[in-house]
Amino acid sequence: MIDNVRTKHPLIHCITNGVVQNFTANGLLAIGAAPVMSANPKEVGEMAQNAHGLLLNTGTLTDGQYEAMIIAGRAANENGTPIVLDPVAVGATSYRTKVVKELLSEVKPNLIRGNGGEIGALIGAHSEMLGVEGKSDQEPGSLAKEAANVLGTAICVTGEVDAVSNGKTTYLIKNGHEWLSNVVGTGCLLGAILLAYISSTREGALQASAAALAHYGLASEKAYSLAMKEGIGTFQQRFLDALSSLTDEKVKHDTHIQKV
Ligand SMILES: Nc1ncnc2c1ncn2[C@@H]1O[C@H](COP(=O)(O)OP(=O)(O)OP(=O)(O)O)[C@@H](O)[C@H]1O
Ligand SMILES: Cc1ncsc1CCO
Repeated sequence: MIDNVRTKHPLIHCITNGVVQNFTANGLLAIGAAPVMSANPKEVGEMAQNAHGLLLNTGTLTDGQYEAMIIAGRAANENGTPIVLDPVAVGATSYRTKVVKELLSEVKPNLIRGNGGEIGALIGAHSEMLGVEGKSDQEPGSLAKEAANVLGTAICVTGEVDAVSNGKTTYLIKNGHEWLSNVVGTGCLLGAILLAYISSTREGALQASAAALAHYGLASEKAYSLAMKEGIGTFQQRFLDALSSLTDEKVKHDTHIQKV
């Protein structure tokens, strides 16, 4: 599936937060996708129509961005263009919770990605959110499965173990390194990379996401092995290098994916 992304070079239209724009664009380029950042309501409909995937990330949501998300989201849904929603910090304020629920009543995403706190907050399960950081006591596989059934779309829950579920089948991906938590926006970039995979394969959101999570987790393990003596600045650079250099064969051989 990595090869599909590199061959298709999908255009990923990102309406995302101001903190992670550069990292997201570079990470998409590293895996072979083409980023475009555009959040002006006057052009997003047209941009989304030309794109292979639309990312909606609520990290620093403004009223203008929200309007843009509705316009672009409707255009993408009409065209059958895949959408990933990253409801950053949903549950941290009542405004975010209200607005993300409203967004979900207007736009249908193919996948929602969040940490345990965010996905828990979306379905009203017990979870904790402090700013953009969140956690849930629920095991990620069961949370992803429950949320997929409640929300009627595939769900990816990230953390020490990542899970992706369509409500019936769930994959647990046990690759990754805790240093990812020390680099801002690794969850946000992951949302964009999940989308690049989904828009480059016919296998569907579940399989594509499992492959993307394996690629991402293994890239972080490789980066850590090369950067552990230096620190997280070097780790971030090695991570981008590893995203671009990993092969399908290496991912298939080294990944720890479990189907439950
Ligand atoms: N303790 C950990 N061990 C291994 N990998 C981790 C750990 N915590 C997070 N990750 C990985 O970090 C990446 C980002 O997931 P995380 O759940 O931290 O997202 P997030 O909280 O939404 O991040 P952000 O808001 O910074 O974008 C995922 O690839 C996840 O697997
Ligand atoms: C730190 C931060 N604040 C709003 S969005 C964002 C990026 C990581 O989620």
